[in-house]
Amino acid sequence: MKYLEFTFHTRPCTETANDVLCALLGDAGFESFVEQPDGIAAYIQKDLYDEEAVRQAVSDFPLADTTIDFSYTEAEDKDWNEEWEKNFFQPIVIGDRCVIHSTFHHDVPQAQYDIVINPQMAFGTGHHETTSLIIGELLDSDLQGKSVLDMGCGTSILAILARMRGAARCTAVDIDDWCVRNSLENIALNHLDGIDVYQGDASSLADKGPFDVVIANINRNILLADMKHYVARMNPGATLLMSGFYTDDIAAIRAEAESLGLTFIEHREKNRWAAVKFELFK
Ligand SMILES: C[S@@+](CC[C@H](N)C(=O)[O-])C[C@H]1O[C@@H](n2cnc3c(N)ncnc32)[C@H](O)[C@@H]1O
Repeated sequence: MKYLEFTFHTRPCTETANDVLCALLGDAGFESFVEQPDGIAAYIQKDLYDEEAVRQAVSDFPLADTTIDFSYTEAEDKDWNEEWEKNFFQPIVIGDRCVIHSTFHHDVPQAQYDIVINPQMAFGTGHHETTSLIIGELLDSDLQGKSVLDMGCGTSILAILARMRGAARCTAVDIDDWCVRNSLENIALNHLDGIDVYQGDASSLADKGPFDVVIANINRNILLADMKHYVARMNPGATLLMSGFYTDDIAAIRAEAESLGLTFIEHREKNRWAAVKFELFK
């Protein structure tokens, strides 16, 4: 498989600028990102490279004061599975009880919940703070017999863990058809049944649920716009777990949740990323 290796220079080179750029490049088909002192290196399969999509991501960059330039070379042929393993995706243990690794890892630590993810281009290996914060919440929650919605499921890592933790049924939804395909692959890799996967956004939820637990790790603006649709599909007493935003955004997320009748339970944070938990009291 031929890959292109891109170097993006962000000025000023801030963590936020690089995070936003990675998200945009992920949408444009890039698979792996490596932080550099003055930006990021990113990789894309040669066949998937769409020059217009990359130029668009750079010219429409949402942070007004940031400028970006890029260059690329054809990456030398190598065993990319081995390369990902060495450089990008190492097995990760979260909360002492959950290990996430891929099929190409040989040396995997033991843990109570062993999740196999072949991430390809979908988000969700447990390495991002938002995923690991929600995993921590799920490890501390009683999911036995519960119906769970994983909105913005990516790889479906969260639905997979919820099902392993005793959820009776999980529904995983993502707007991106690539994530739907990748979710089905990951669910099969973990030999699980009871997880239904759909492509769609909040407007597709009307005929799904109701749910005892709703998880949504997406981003601030989508959560603020779509939270009412999640709440409409929650059972009395249900829990809503959300992430994908910074601690600075907790107040806005909380105000919207409380206006919809939810009660704030707690928040967790890691490197300025936040996760929040609300309940819909009976
Ligand atoms: C930050 S990733 C989270 C992936 C995974 N749940 C995790 O925690 O690692 C957000 C996911 O939400 C999906 N997404 C973006 N907008 C969405 C929307 N309006 N409705 C549903 N999914 C959406 C993206 O395709 C992406 O897979």
